[in-house]
Amino acid sequence: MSIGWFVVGTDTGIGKTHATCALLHALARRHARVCGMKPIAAGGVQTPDGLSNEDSIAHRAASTVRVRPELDNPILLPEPLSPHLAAARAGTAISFDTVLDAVTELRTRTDALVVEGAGGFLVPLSETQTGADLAAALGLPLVLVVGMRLGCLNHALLTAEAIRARGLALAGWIANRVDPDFLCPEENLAYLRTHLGAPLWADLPFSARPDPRADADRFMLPDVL
Ligand SMILES: Nc1ncnc2c1ncn2[C@@H]1O[C@H](COP(=O)(O)OP(=O)(O)OP(=O)(O)O)[C@@H](O)[C@H]1O
Ligand SMILES: C[C@H](N)[C@H](N)CCCCCC(=O)O
Ligand SMILES: [Mg+2]
Repeated sequence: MSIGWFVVGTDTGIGKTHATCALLHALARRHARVCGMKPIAAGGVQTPDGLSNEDSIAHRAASTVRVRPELDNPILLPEPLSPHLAAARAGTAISFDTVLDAVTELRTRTDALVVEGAGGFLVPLSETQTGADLAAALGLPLVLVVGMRLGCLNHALLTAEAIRARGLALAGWIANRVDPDFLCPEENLAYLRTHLGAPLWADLPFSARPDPRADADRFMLPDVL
């Protein structure tokens, strides 16, 4: 059974995928079989193998094991929308059992598994379920990626509160400097270090071409991992 985490973000478009891939490269320095997973993806691109999701393509490039797409991306919805809308427009419903079965099998095939959620923590998956319900069903400790930009303090603290309100564990957080014009970044980072109540796993710099392999150097993972 692998160790594993569920990666959540302060929002969509804040670089969860880059942070997930950098974490995968960092874990690959300690573990042989490391794999990324996007259980629910909304938005696909045509590839020679058919429809694929760009997050999954990035995860596969940062993973040390290759599994079939039904395992590392069991639910792929074509349109880049909130998953509840993408599912409805595809005439389907998101099945937690499908995701849980894939995670269970992946955990037997890997030493470290990193699962990237869609959007932010409370992203709707149906009229009645959200990403928080999926996180609770998976039961994995959470890693919060904070897109460092104005507004992130509120978003990060709200997300941490929502995680803890469900009895889930926030194992660590990753600062991702997505805005090169963000004023007082060090002071904002310092505030979150003091108030988020979880260890900072990495501080990832802004880059016009983010390189997850290079950013693996920036991780300060607990020794137990
Ligand atoms: N450190 C960084 N510096 C500069 N740009 C970055 C950085 N990290 C991510 N980006 C860019 O930010 C954009 C948004 O990232 P992306 O869409 O992958 O976010 P996400 O949180 O994974 O979203 P989703 O909810 O769709 O999974 C991408 O174009 C990505 O290349
Ligand atoms: C399509 C996008 N890239 C993400 N996968 C899904 C983001 C959904 C956000 C929904 C919302 O919170 O308003
Ligand atoms: Mg992503």
